[in-house]
Amino acid sequence: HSNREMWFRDFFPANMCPINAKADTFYGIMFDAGSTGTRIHIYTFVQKSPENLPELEGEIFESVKPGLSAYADQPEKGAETVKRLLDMAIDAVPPHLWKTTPVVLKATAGLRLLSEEKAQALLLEVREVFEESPFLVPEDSVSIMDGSYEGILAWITVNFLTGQLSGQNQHTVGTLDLGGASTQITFLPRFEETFKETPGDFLTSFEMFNSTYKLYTHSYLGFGLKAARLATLGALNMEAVDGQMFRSSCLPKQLEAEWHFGGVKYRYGGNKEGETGFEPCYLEVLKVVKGKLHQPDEIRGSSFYAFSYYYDRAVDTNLIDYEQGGVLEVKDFERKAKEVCDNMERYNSASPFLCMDLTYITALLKEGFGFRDNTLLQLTKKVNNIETSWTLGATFHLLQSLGLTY
Ligand SMILES: Nc1nc2c(ncn2[C@@H]2O[C@H](COP(=O)(O)OP(=O)(O)O)[C@@H](O)[C@H]2O)c(=O)[nH]1
Ligand SMILES: [Ca+2]
Repeated sequence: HSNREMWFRDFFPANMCPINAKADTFYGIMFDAGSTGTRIHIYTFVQKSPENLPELEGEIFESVKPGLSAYADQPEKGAETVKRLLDMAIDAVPPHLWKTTPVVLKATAGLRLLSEEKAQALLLEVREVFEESPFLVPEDSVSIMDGSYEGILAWITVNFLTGQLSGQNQHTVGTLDLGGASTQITFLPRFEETFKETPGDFLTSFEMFNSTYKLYTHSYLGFGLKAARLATLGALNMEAVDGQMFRSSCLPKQLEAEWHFGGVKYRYGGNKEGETGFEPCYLEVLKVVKGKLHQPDEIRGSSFYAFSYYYDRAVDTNLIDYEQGGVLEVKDFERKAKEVCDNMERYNSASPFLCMDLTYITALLKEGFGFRDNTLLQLTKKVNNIETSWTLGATFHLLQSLGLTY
């Protein structure tokens, strides 16, 4: 293999490599246009010498809310939020490297749910912002990412950061991402049975770091945490929601409020007269997930890395520490859901959706994917100070395709 194909091989912990005085730094800028927010990840790499391959040195991260899809009818205003984040990169990247630093934006489920016309208008405005910047704008620099890549690239990120893609003994870990509008599950099947039982479009071969991985991955559109709230309320994909009140047993009895998502306003409230609490809520949420997801047998006994809203809701309910993360069992989410749903007055100061969110997470894991009560979930926000996001995997892929490293 040529050196060029191997550049990524030594991306590993800096302390394992000799310090080289002729350190050469380069950058990659990746935007995540998610359904609930837009984020910039500016990655720094160091090429210590021509013989040594570059190492990931660090990340600068910033985010804004709401996401691009909230600007469905004001694409210029949406692009303005991207511009403000890109201005950070102007400060972070030394001027002499601007024109060799690639900038890419990939949109996920928020834009997938918009009409083609509105989504393209947003992407066009963002593309103009990029063209006006001093950075390298590759072809297809602004696009909606395919859901299967979202899962694969997050899997690459987590397994790279945990050191599973290097060396001989690779014990890769599966990943669970719960976004606002979609959710992904990805793992490397170990059993031949899994390949036989799995629908073809759930299996994707992916080449990275000189290996080919045949991964199980799927992105479920409409099964993100916020989309699931709407589905539970019966408001998902409704044409006209104006003025209509959506009620649920998962919400505080007396609650009546408004909520904006994907540029639409929803009115929602508690079951004033009817039941509330975990039992009726679980039944409501079950209708959203039961029988809707593929359940690979193989995952029942294995542990997974979980991030995004799995992490956020575990933090909100003190199941894990915000900085440290932690290891949970699926049944910990269920226990917490019961505690919150059956004492909604006590948790009123937190989000009114806390009961619904925890119940949904429980149902998604158990009845959706088919995990066991005692399945271990490693909740992680950062590994070695790098965000666990598909954006790092996407940046490796980008640099590789541009041959930017030599
Ligand atoms: N760990 C981590 N979580 C992130 C990052 N960016 C967004 N998230 C989480 O992703 C969730 C929101 O999902 P979002 O990307 O907006 O929706 P999607 O389009 O459906 O994927 C929230 O829980 C965020 O905290 C990141 O860089 N690192
Ligand atoms: Ca996301």
